[in-house]
Amino acid sequence: MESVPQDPEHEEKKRLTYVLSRVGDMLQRLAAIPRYFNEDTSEPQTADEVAQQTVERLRDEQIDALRRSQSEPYFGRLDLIEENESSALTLYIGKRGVEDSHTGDRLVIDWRAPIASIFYSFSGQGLARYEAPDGIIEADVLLKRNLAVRDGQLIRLVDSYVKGQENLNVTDEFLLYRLSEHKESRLRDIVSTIQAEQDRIIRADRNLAIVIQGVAGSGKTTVALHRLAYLLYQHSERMRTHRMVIFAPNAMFVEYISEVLPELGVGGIRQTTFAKWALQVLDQKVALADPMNRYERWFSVHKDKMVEREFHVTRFKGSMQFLKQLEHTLTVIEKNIVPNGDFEPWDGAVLLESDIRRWFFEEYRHYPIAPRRDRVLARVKRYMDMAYRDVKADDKTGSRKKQGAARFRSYSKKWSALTVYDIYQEVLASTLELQGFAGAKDAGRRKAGQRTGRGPATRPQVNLEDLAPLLYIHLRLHGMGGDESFDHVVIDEAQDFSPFQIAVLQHYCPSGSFTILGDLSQSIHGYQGIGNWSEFLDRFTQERREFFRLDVSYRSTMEIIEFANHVIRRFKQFTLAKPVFRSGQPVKVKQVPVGTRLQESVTAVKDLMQQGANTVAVVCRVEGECQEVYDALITAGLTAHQITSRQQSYLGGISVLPVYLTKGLEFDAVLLLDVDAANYDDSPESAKLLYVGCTRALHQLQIHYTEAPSPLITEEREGTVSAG
Ligand SMILES: Nc1ncnc2c1ncn2[C@@H]1O[C@H](COP(=O)(O)OP(=O)(O)OP(=O)(O)O)[C@@H](O)[C@H]1O
Repeated sequence: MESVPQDPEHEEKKRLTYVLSRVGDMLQRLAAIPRYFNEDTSEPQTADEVAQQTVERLRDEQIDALRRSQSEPYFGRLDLIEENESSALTLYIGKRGVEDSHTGDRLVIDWRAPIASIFYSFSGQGLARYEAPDGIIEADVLLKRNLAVRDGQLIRLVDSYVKGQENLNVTDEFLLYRLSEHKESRLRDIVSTIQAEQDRIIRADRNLAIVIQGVAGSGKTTVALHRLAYLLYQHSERMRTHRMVIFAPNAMFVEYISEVLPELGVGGIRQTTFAKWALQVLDQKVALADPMNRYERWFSVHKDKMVEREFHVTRFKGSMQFLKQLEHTLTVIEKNIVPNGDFEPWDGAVLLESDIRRWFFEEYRHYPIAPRRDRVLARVKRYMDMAYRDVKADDKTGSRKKQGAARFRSYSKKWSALTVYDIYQEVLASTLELQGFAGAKDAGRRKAGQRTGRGPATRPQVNLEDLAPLLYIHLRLHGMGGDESFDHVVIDEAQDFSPFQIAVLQHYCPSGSFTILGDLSQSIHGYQGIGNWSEFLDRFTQERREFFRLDVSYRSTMEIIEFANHVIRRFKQFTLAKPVFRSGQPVKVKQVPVGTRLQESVTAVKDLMQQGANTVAVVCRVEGECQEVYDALITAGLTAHQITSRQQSYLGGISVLPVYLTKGLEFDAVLLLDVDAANYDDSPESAKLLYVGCTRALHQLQIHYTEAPSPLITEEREGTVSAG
């Protein structure tokens, strides 16, 4: 057995210098190759130019990867002896593999390579195993070392396993070191500290639909992004970047996660929202209504009478029951679309109804309804044109031709007009009425149908929950374009998706390769989402699905997690997060008199920033309350950004936003305002909102209330709260 070197730091510095000099040489060689193609100014004209351009683009990518490696070539080292081998291997693991182009030496192994999985999965007990293309290989691990390299300098070295020594779970030491760092304003990669339970998800089989229930801060979003990078690396022949998609809850979130994939060396994956994608597929024939008004009412503590009914309708629109209803309607439309009667362009010329039916129901049956109708009608027209040739000589005045054209027009009109939106409207109104929603015909129209202005050219406005049914009708009528399908679909915050949305996406991703992640304790849009993951899992066969749980929260300090858990503890259906042992400041709960409420917010924000927070969220109960808080911060000379459901971009620094828009984001410090009994009652809905708000904080959490604190935060709590 190889002995562990005496002076690890010296050895690692030497190795680092060596690797960096090899990387430097390679960069120099690549940079010295002359360029023939200037992408900015010229378009390739010939095949040679296209080839040249590709070569140069690949070279640029290589240069970019090597430059990134120059700063942080690797983050870990593994020494091991594979079964049936006598000598030990020393592997350095990094974000991207580096091979010495001269000697062919593998200087750095890509973290996604099968053997690198040992770095994440090895528990310190017995032999390690990994799945190589030829089967499972066992290995005896001698050393697992974490290395932090920044700007080409070794700044930290932690051995988390040394064979023969007592190993005191020191992995955590490196993880805690990473977690305690203050974050940039965006999400980032975690390749150096992926945990075993996360690694299993990242490397799960390509063919599966995986559903992940993970507590707040358990790394779901991060893990899903790493899984994409892994799938692309392992299955480059089956997975194409432009056919992979991430559905994020809103535009701001898309921006927030946008840096992780490029950092992992993956570009070109579509990161979008379900609504944006759906509107594109629907060719922008409908527009999305501004959600602000609705959110303001729906998230208000004192909901008006209509809200409960609106929730019912919304939930129904996302249900499989409604999908079945639409399916039935479209089958009926299809069955009855061919008009009764023969087509007779003029007396004596007859195209039999039975022929037309045969074309529609047999010959063209593989086409979706709309193109099939068009094909049949085109063929009817061709029949007429042919028939006319026989009688043309007798039709000096052209009256027969005119008659034929008129009869063809009226025959065409007998075929139902297949407009996605109109069909939806009709079905919706009648179905809602059947479901017992009084006055539903009007409600259906109003909900899914206000037009954006006057005149026929304006687009009808719809809501989010109308999009999946519209897409379904679109699919049945028009089918799917060849380039519209996905190789893999990621759905973040999936607890807010409806079964109907999943069903539609299954059509668009025929391989069934999905990563679906969310947290039922954070289902603040419960009126549109699910109550149980089986609602999604049941949509896939047993062999093609897998369910994972992530119960450890990495984002927040122990104090914050315990506080957040306390908020939801009384609701048995919610899973409590387990913190990693990272201690921070106590959560501060403070009563602030109404008159000084704004001033107190300003003081608290200044305080938090002074203590080192780069990103601070000031969180109100609803959007309408954000403006005055924002104004107060600005007046006090602070630079702040207001985030609303209309304007959604995430800029870091100080953000003022309503609690329901904080989902998915994280901030060094969070200040929750007006956590009064009047704002957060003891309902599960309030608990979920407050829980989401609390779990956004990485290091510090402050709570302000003015009159009486919310019952969700008042009960005994083993000393984690200090009233300020
Ligand atoms: N293995 C890890 N090593 C280091 N940091 C981690 C790890 N796993 C998660 N984190 C960090 O924890 C935080 C939460 O991650 P992420 O946002 O992906 O969680 P989430 O489960 O999607 O959270 P939420 O449901 O609350 O939105 C991030 O800052 C992420 O970098």
